[in-house]
Amino acid sequence: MKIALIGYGKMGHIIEKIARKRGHEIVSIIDINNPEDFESEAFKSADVAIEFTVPAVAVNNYRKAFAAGVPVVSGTTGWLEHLPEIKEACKNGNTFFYASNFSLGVNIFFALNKYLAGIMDGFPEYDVRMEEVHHIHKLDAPSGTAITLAGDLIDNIKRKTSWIVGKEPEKNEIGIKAIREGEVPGIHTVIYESEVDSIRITHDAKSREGFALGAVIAAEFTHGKKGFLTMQDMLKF
Ligand SMILES: NC(=O)C1=CN([C@@H]2O[C@H](COP(=O)(O)OP(=O)(O)OC[C@H]3O[C@@H](n4cnc5c(N)ncnc54)[C@H](OP(=O)(O)O)[C@@H]3O)[C@@H](O)[C@H]2O)C=CC1
Ligand SMILES: O=C(O)C1=N[C@H](C(=O)O)C[C@H](O)C1
Repeated sequence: MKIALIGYGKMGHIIEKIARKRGHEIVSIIDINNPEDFESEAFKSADVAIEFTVPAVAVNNYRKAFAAGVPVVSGTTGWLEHLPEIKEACKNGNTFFYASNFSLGVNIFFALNKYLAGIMDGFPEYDVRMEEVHHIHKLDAPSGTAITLAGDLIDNIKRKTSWIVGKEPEKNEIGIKAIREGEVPGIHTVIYESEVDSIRITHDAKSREGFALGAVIAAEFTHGKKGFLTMQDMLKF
């Protein structure tokens, strides 16, 4: 498969290595220094573009890739207020795959979180809160993964209707603590606490390899498909 990379930072470099190992050809690499490359024949020849940049530029990158007729797989977080526009574009012939986290382990963790939340809905003596820890370079807080986890808690626990980051939560809110330290690839914890005990579930990424492998597998899945795609379309659980 012919792959274009949009964003050649920490994730872009690992994705390049994994994609080549899986036999794919990297036909174009777009980074902050060559933004015009979207119009090049090399970029237009890509079967799929994999986008990992920064929140402020991601949506514009999607628009430019769509204009070039190239499907996009993106893991950039912090742009979700524009999701309705991107979903609309996918009804008009474009293809877009988004995941706040591409790793298999985190997607298993998402399933576990939903299951546990369904049980805890019946036990109001437990309050629920979350913590996420990431490296000091991360621009957005809370993480995209934390937002997905919080959304699934809200969908399954009736006494919780919204989340809040970095502030004392009201009774109906899920408090999220976002910690930035060192070079941590990503740790997410959901904590239930009663007067007598606590229950914690944690996903701890050992490196970025799992995110990058998941993104390349998502690109393979996206090839030849149309519309708006997510991990739920790809994983059969
Ligand atoms: N969904 C998932 O599974 C995962 C998502 N992420 C998310 O992916 C994003 C990228 O992460 P990461 O690779 O670690 O971040 P990096 O900061 O290492 O990489 C981002 C890259 O994008 C480049 N860039 C900035 N502006 C543009 C532009 N206009 N066009 C093209 N490239 C641009 C940056 O260049 P420069 O450095 O010169 O500014 C940099 O090389 C983040 O939003 C992060 O939260 C990360 C890991 C997993
Ligand atoms: O910025 C990161 O590094 C990560 N971002 C994603 C997020 O915001 O959830 C995924 C992963 O946690 C790493």
